[in-house]
Amino acid sequence: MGSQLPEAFLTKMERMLGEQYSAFLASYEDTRWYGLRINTLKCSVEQFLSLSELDLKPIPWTPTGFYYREEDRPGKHPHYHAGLYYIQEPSAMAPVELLDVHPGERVLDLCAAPGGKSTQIAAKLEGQGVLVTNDIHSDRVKALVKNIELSGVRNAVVLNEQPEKLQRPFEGYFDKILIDAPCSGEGMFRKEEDMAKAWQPDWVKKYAEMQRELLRQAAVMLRSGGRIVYSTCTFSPEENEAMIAEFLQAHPRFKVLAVSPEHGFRSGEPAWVDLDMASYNKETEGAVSSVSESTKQAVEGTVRLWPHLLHGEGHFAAVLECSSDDENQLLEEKQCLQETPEPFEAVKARKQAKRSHGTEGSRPSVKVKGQPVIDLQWLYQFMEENTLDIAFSNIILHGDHVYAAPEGLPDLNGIRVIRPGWYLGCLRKQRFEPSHALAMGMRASDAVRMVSLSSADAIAIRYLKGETLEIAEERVIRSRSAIPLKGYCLVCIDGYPVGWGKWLDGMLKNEYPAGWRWT
Ligand SMILES: C[S@@+](CC[C@H](N)C(=O)[O-])C[C@H]1O[C@@H](n2cnc3c(N)ncnc32)[C@H](O)[C@@H]1O
Repeated sequence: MGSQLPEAFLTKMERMLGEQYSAFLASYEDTRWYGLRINTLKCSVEQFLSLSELDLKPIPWTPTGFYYREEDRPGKHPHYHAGLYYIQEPSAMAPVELLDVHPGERVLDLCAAPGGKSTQIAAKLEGQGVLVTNDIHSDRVKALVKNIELSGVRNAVVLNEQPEKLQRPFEGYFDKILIDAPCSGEGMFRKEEDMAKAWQPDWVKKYAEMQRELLRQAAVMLRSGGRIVYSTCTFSPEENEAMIAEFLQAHPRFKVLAVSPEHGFRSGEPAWVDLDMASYNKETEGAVSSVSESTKQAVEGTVRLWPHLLHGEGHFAAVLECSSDDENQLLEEKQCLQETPEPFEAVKARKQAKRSHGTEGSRPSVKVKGQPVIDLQWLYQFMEENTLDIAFSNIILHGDHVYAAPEGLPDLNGIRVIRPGWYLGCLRKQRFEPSHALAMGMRASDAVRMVSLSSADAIAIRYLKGETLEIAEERVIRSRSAIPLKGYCLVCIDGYPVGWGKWLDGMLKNEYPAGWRWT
C-alpha cells in the first residue's frame, strides 16, 4: 500500500527517518498484526489460555496481551460475548501499561471511546477505586458504554463532556490521567487505508491545537504527585515530541518519566522538537522556538513504537509526572471538594458498604426532587431472590434507572453523565428489571439460579441469537435446593456470564438484548 500514501506524508517521513526510511516504507507491505487483551476482571490469563483454543502469542509489552491469527476471528466466538477479551491493536496496549494503575486509584480516561484503554485500566483497578471515562462525541460514547458493560466493569462513570467543563468538579482529583489524544492518525495508515486517503497536511496543526488544550486541562485535574500518560497514534513530531516539550515549558511542575526503550520501543527524538517543517506546513514554523535546550532533551524519555521495528502499528507515548512540592495546597483543595454537596442532581441513597441479605436495616427509600418518594424495595427483593452477596454502596437513581456508583465522587451537577456507575436495572411498577450490565458484572457464583452452556454446543449460539431455549429442570443450577426453579437465571457459557434468561416450565425465555445479539 506504500504507493497509496500521501506524497507530503512520505516526504516528511523520509526527512525524519533518513536511512531507516526504506525499512519504514517496506513495513506497509507487511501483513498486519492482530491483538486481543484478556480481561482479567473476568478470568486470569492462565484460566483463559487453558480454556481457549485460539493460537495466541504473547505481546511483549502487555502481560495480558496476545497476538492472534486473523483467520481465527475471535470477535465471532461466545467468549467474546462473555467479555473474556477485548480486541485491541497491539501497540495501543502500551499507554495503559505506562500509566501504572493500581487498585483503589482515581483514574481519568479523557478521550476514551470506544473504550479499549478504559477497559484495560478497569482491569488494573480490579473493581476498586474510580474510573472516570469520557469522550466528547456522543455517538462514540455509545460504543464506550457497551464495551464497559461487556467487560463487566463495576466502578466506571461514563461522561460525554467537554474536558473544559470537567476541570471544576475534578480539580486535583485524579491519581492518573490518560490522554489518548485525537490525532492525525498517521500511525494507523496500514490498518485503516481510508484514513491515508483522507489525510491532509493541515491535520497536524488542527490536532496539535486540540492536544495542547487537552494537556492543559488534564494538568488541572491531576493531583500533586500524579501521572499523565499522553499518547497518539501518529508520527508527526508536532503532535508528539514538540507537544510534550511545549507542555513541559509551560508546566514546570511536570517532568518526563523516561520509558525504557525495550521490546523494540525507541526513545523520542529531541532533534524533532524544532525540526524545520517549513516546507511541509509553514504555519507550524516557529511554534516551539521558546523551548529551552534542557526541555528538548527531556523528550528523549518519551517513546515511539515504529511499525518497522516491532509487531504493531505506529504510536507515541509520554509519561508525565507532577511534582508533589505543593502537597499542602492540593490537600486543601481536596478538602474543599469533599465539602461539596451530594453528587448528581438526581437522587442517591447511601447504602451500607456491603449489603447483607435478610437484614432490613439497609433499605433506604429515596426522594427525587419534585417527585414522590421512591421505594427501592423491588431492587432489594430482586437482589435477595436472584443474587448472592454482591457488594455495592452508593445507589443512584436517574428516573427509574438504578445505578451503583463508586464512592468519593465530587458533585457532577451540570456534567453530562451517561452512566453514573454500574447500571443495575430499571424500577417498574411493582418489580425490578435487571440490566444486561448487571449480569455482565456478576460472576457465575453470584447467582442463585444459573444455566450453564458450553461454547462447543450449538445451544450457546442459539442463546446469543436471542432464541427461546428448552432447558430441562435439572439443568437449572440453584445455590440451594430450597430456591424455586421459576425465575431469573444467570446464563453462563463455559462458566462465564453472558446474560439473563427467565425459566418457567422447561422453557428459558431469552433476555439477551437485541443490540448485542450474534448475527
Ligand atoms: C484515539 S481515540 C481514543 C481511543 C480510545 N482511547 C481507545 O483506546 O479505545 C480519540 C478519541 O478522542 C475523542 N475526542 C476528540 N476530541 C476530544 C475532546 N476535545 N475531548 C474529549 N475527547 C475527544 C474522539 O471522539 C475519539 O473517540
